[in-house]
Amino acid sequence: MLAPSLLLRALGKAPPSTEVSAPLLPRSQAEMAAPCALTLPSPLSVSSSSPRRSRRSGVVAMASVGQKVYAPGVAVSEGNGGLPKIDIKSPHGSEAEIYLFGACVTSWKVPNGKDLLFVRPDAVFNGQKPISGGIPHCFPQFGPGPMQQHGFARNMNWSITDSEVIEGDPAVTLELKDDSYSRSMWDFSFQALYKVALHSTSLSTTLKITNTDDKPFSFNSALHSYIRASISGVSVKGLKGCKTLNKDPDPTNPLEGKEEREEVTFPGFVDCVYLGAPSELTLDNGLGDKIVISNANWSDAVLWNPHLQMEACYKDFVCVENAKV
Ligand SMILES: O=P(O)(O)OC[C@H]1O[C@@H](O)[C@H](O)[C@@H](O)[C@@H]1O
Repeated sequence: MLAPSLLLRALGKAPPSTEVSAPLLPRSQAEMAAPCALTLPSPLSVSSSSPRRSRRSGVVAMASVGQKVYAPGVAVSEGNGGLPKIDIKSPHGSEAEIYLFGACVTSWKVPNGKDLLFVRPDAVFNGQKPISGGIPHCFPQFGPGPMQQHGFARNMNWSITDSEVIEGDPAVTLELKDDSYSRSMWDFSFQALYKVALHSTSLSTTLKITNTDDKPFSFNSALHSYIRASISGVSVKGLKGCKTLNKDPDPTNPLEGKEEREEVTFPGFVDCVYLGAPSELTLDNGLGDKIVISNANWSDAVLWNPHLQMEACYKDFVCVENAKV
């Protein structure tokens, strides 16, 4: 049994904080669950250089799209490229967007209006290529391998199976099942359930993979989180002592090593897997926020910044990924 989880918490200059957590909880050899939560414990005290967003009053009314009725605070709208997206809004002022294509959380705004996630300017929303930004899934493969890079889950349409209200705040559950497309790459029957819940001060997600096949399978997975940042000011604390697989310079032949630094910075290209990542990392995004990433059950972490390989945007984000590689 595994019990992986992740927690990111962003602290502004004032008392504010934001938390993200993502546990991965395998239930049996054939079933695994992975929760993730973003939490802002004190929305009123979050500081930001951007102007405060006007507060929404009360709970969003019951939304209905086609035959479907969603819980208060949950709505479906047309996003970029005409792709459907779920908008969830907390009556306490935070909000998030999730595209059904890839079950990708592309935006999470804290009550002061600041979006802590980043979508690359070269991201396409055409339902053909994965969305490059937010929190894409890597499943059932992380990185290159026998199937497409980072697996197919980020490249398929998920569906909404549930919406609910938890302690006044909205939550939705998305589902992905095998089809002929996934079977062409990975010949197994599975169900993935991904629950995203927005609380007064948090966004949480839970990923549960169930083997619905009559034969066992193994897989690896990651939440490929793009965090908005100013790269020259970014540092990640907590990885000292971890075994590293450095994919620079040769991603096909990673160099084994050990992280010796208290704070990992990003002066150039970084693409490194950290095995046995600790239960908590602290990310300074260089924009005045400290993001604490607490991890229980995701056993690994990945740091990635493409530097000049993506000259147009590398300064504006860092990927701190929770993974089981
Ligand atoms: O461009 P993609 O497929 O989203 O992948 C981006 C990066 O994702 C990271 O997780 C990998 O460690 C990198 O090797 C990879 O380049």
